[in-house]
Amino acid sequence: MSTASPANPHHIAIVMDGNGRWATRRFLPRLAGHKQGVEALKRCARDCVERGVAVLTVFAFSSENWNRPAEEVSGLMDLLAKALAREVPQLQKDGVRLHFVGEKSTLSEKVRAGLAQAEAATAHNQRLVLNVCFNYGGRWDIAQAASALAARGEPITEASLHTAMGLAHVPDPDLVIRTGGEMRISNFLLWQCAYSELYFSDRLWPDFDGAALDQAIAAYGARERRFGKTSEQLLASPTSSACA
Ligand SMILES: CC(C)=CCC/C(C)=C/CC/C(C)=C/COP(=O)(O)OP(=O)(O)O
Ligand SMILES: C=C(C)CCOP(=O)(O)OP(=O)(O)O
Ligand SMILES: [Mg+2]
Repeated sequence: MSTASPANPHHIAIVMDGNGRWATRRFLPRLAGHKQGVEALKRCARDCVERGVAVLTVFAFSSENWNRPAEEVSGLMDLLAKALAREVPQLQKDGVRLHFVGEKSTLSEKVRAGLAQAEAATAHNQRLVLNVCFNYGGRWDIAQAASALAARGEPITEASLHTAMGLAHVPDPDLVIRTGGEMRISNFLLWQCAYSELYFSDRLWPDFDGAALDQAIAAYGARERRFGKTSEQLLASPTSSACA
């Protein structure tokens, strides 16, 4: 039973896994699952806004996903470029601010231009920050932050690393959800999930709906976040559970 959890997570992060299986089970190409995944992401962003979640971070393409068949990789790049061109007006209406996290230099000029335009167009929106981790790996993020600090001759500390990392503009995720049934992190937010609550859902990402999100949020609300303290300390001072 929870003694110290806020009812609702401020920041939810999601490994959107299971698109390929969703398609394969329907005898469709894997890319059809990714297309359905975009629809699930749009729905999830609206569900987060309705539930008062301030930050949603999603894993859309990992550093390791380059190892997939070339057709799937180019299909995902194309899907991102098309989704950006199509969805920005609705994101504006919904007050969603887009932020891309990942290595941009190895993406095509077309994709990079799409990311930059979408970020600029939504920069003043305030209802939901949507971080899309694309060409992202947790190890890449830690290494690029350390490398940036070293190049500037700055000391490498926990605080300085935090400010040099991809999610420096938001607090760490309270809840990390992985859909698709696998119980692993797959190089997602290695630094930032130090004290996140983890939740694994058997639902494939295209099937992850508002009810499934509510179940994850309810599970989160029942957790006791101790941040290294004891339950007795939290009972004595329930508001002192925040990570110092
Ligand atoms: C382009 C863009 C904005 C993305 C939104 C669409 C989306 C949800 C992308 C995630 C891509 C991905 C590699 C998912 C993992 O499922 P999987 O392919 O590993 O599925 P499987 O584990 O069932 O094979
Ligand atoms: C959701 C994304 C973008 C990456 C993690 O899923 P993967 O399907 O690539 O992870 P593994 O099963 O290979 O660990
Ligand atoms: Mg997968």
